[in-house]
Amino acid sequence: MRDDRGRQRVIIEGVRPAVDGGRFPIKRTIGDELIVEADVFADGHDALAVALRYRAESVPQWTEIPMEAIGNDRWRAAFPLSNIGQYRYTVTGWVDHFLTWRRDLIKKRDANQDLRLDLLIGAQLIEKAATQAPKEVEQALSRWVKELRATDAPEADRIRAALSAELAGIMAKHPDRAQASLYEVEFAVIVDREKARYSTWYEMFPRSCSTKPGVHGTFKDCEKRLPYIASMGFDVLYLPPIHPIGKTHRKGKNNAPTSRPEDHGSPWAIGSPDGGHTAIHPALGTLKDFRRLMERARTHDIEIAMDIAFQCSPDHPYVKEHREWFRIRPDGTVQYAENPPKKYQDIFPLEFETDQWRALWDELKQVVDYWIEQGIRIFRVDNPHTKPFPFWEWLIGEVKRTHPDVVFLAEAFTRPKVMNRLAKIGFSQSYNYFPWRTTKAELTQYFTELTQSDVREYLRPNLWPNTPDILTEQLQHGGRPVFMSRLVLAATLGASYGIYGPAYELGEHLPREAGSEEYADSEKYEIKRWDLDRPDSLQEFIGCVNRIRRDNPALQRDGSLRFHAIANEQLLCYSKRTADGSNVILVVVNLSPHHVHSGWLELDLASLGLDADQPFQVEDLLTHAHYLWQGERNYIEVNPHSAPAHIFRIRRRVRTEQDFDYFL
Ligand SMILES: O=P(O)(O)O[C@H]1O[C@H](CO)[C@@H](O[C@H]2O[C@H](CO)[C@@H](O)[C@H](O)[C@H]2O)[C@H](O)[C@H]1O
Repeated sequence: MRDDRGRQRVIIEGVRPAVDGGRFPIKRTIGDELIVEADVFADGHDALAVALRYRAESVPQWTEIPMEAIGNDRWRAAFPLSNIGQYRYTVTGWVDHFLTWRRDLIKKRDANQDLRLDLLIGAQLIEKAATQAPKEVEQALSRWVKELRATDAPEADRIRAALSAELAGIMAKHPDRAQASLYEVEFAVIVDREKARYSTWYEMFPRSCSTKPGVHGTFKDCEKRLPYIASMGFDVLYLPPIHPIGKTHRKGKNNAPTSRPEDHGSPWAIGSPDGGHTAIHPALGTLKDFRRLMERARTHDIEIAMDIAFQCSPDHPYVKEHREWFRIRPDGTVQYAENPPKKYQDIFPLEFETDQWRALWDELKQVVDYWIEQGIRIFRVDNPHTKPFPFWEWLIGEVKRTHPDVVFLAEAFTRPKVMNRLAKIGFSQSYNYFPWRTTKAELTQYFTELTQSDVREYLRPNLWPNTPDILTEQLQHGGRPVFMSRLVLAATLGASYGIYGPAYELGEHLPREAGSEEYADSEKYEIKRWDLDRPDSLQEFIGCVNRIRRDNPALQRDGSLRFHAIANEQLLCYSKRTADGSNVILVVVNLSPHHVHSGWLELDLASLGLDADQPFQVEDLLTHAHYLWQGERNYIEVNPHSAPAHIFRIRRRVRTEQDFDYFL
């Protein structure tokens, strides 16, 4: 043990929040307050002072704020996260001899004990502090030393001086911290912009945006689609890769391993003689057109998210120019990509174990930098789990160092630990198992885990009821009620969610074959023409749900999610509320697409901020119906054929001085 450690009596442990003991940063968004807690104690009974230290990454000086004892040797303090970027925090604590002395002096005075010696001990403590304090403080403290030592003055006056709040205040500001303990880990928090936490995504294939049948859509056609997307309340428009598509091993209709000359291929088969990851598919338009689309989207409060798929069609320029970045088999051919059991014969994976890995990393970062230069700030990353973790940790860290506003969504449908690690190393949002969690037990268990365990500190789920790769069995068979209920679940369980449209709002539900989750005649391999004006479109319903999300801040975070009991396996009930309780939302979803279900809710009133004896009003934000409820038990009925869910806003009764009630 180092000499100076032997006299450090304060123990600090259990600092929270932390991920893996501080190995990874936690995540928050701008404007949040970070509440930090720690167990801090020492041997014996001495009084302690504990401080939270924090600083923005770019600022070398620490700011300190006192932590408050909240019982059982646990301490708490909070600091504001006013800028995006990274902050650091840690905890320090020391034995406060003056505070100990003062506390004991009060006890001894109350027990009528002799205090003469204690007053002299106090004077000594103050004297020592004075020698270490600035000149003006030293003078003030010296006056107190004199007063405490004035043995000829009445004892009551000396005690009053010793216990004066002013003296306590000055001593607290100038403590003796020579033996302070400092927690050895500096924790980090990534502060993102709000979009990283609360976002509403719409995925769309630009090549299907033309209104003319069979004609390849362009960015200009996408522009015309923007008002439609905005009418549904989406704020992120995610486009599958927009780069040139290879011809070698191009896939045909329905994932056929061979194509016909008229087939357009999968957009994820990136690269052709027209260029690679920084080029644009000539049929979509030019870079100028793309930049214009981004600008136009912004006028609708929509941001364009770009797909980053680090893989190459056999025709990608890298394949010729950098053979060393691919795994060459003994016969001289390159191994195509797989995500078993899926086979991607039209793409080559990059070989990260190459001796030239550094050059490969730099090149891939340049791709991201290039699109950032063009104005992109949101990336949906394809299959990140098939590339090494150190690569992503480096890439995201480097990007966010200069562009802390960039958001990365990890598209990794894989094992939980792998998905969690990707979130820990920097991905701002993560796809997850929501599409396959369908029963009440599954949804309750999964979302309790995501929002109430340590996972919440680093993984922000983004919920997708469908994607071009995922047409779940439930969507195939449940009809319109399931499309509506899954949308409500995604939009209210998740602060971030997305749909692949127009397939979703138009209720596209036919699989390629029985037992498959692939769409029949999937848009991944061909151009589609969607009839957006169909009367059965969910456009309006989706717009309404997204408006509810926008108007109710409770739905813009995940941490407050609570499930409420109801004795019916087909009814799921949960709530979310803002920290100050001013906005409380209660959702009841009928999970059955076929039957009306009813039951008695057993509300956890405390989690809703309600008293058992006070009536409260619930307003269904989907239908605007109002009900007056009281207590835990309230009857509910949900008809999947009209609306398979209620999204209630809870309003508490407020009584004015004139005894007039209203609901807030
Ligand atoms: O492997 P995942 O299920 O996570 O899917 C993602 O990555 C796939 C590979 O990029 C991508 O697959 C599509 O593109 C491939 C390359 O062109 C093609 O072979 C596949 O048939 C096609 O589905 C998938 O869309 C993406 O979400």
